[in-house]
Amino acid sequence: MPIQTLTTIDDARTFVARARAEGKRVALVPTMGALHAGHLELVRVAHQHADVVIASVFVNPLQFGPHEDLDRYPRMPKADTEQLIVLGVEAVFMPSVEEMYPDGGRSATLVTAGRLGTVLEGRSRPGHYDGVLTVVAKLFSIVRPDVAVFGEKDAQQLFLVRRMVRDLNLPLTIVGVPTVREADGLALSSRNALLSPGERQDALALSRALEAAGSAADRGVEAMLAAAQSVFQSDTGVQLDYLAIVDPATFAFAGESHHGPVQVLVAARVGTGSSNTVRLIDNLITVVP
Ligand SMILES: Nc1ncnc2c1ncn2[C@@H]1O[C@H](COP(=O)(O)OP(=O)(O)OP(=O)(O)O)[C@@H](O)[C@H]1O
Ligand SMILES: CC(C)(CO)[C@@H](O)C(=O)[O-]
Ligand code: BAL
Repeated sequence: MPIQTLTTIDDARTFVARARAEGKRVALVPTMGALHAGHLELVRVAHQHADVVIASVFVNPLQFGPHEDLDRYPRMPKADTEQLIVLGVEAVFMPSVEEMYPDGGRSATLVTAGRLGTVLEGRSRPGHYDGVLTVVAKLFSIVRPDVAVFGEKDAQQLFLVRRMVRDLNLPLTIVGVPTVREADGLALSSRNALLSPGERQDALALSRALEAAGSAADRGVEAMLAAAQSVFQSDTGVQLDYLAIVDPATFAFAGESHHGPVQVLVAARVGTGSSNTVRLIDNLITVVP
């Protein structure tokens, strides 16, 4: 069956209603496009959980702050559709901003992420997670999938989406997919397309910091933070935004004496100047014995 390109909410609802009438399970893979092998892995996993996979491609203005990279964010709908065809995705939902937010690109009603939406990514990007959860809730309401698939690269997002589903009793299952990396460790990210070759090398600081933290796990949380921090001290092309260790079950900061699973989270800006830097995030789950 050829891929269906759905641009209106009505068309998306009609497509899903037909699939359901045929007794099919539906999976949704929400993305902002500029697809890479990380997204393709989400689609592959989605096919393991459902008969019909719908990918959404929508650069959601609500989750970008006023000085963020909304205008610069890579957009390539044609190339995205071609990749989704190769993967056998049944439909792609590519609405316009007006279709999703008819009131001038805004939404008076928001799903708020609460306190966890104001720390780490949320501290650097105020309002970001309210924008993410609001659009994800809208996508869930439009598509009504049985399953939705998200990447572990955006760890705080995955945690907050899971919590929203639990808090609001939404009738679907969230599946997380491990981060897909380049051979040298760099986490795939749509924003990598904005890096110059030199910046691409500098960006390795993030995965190297996580590796350093992982190697220090035997010596505890403080040693992990120090090991990761030292990578940024020797790296001039990268400005560290935050480096933190949380308990992956709660997202609470892990104290000095914490033992068990931990998630190391890092965010940094690559490049020089204030308007052209590229902000990247990455994380690692490991165990402090
Ligand atoms: N390297 C990756 N491995 C696995 N999943 C990923 C990876 N990169 C992104 N994803 C997931 O793809 C989904 C869509 O993300 P998005 O379209 O924002 O891409 P992105 O590469 O994260 O872009 P950005 O540069 O904005 O961070 C999210 O669930 C995200 O976690
Ligand atoms: C989940 C998402 C598609 C919502 O806009 C976005 O935050 C992303 O691409 O991770
Ligand atoms: N991948 C998360 C979407 C964002 O950075 O806005």
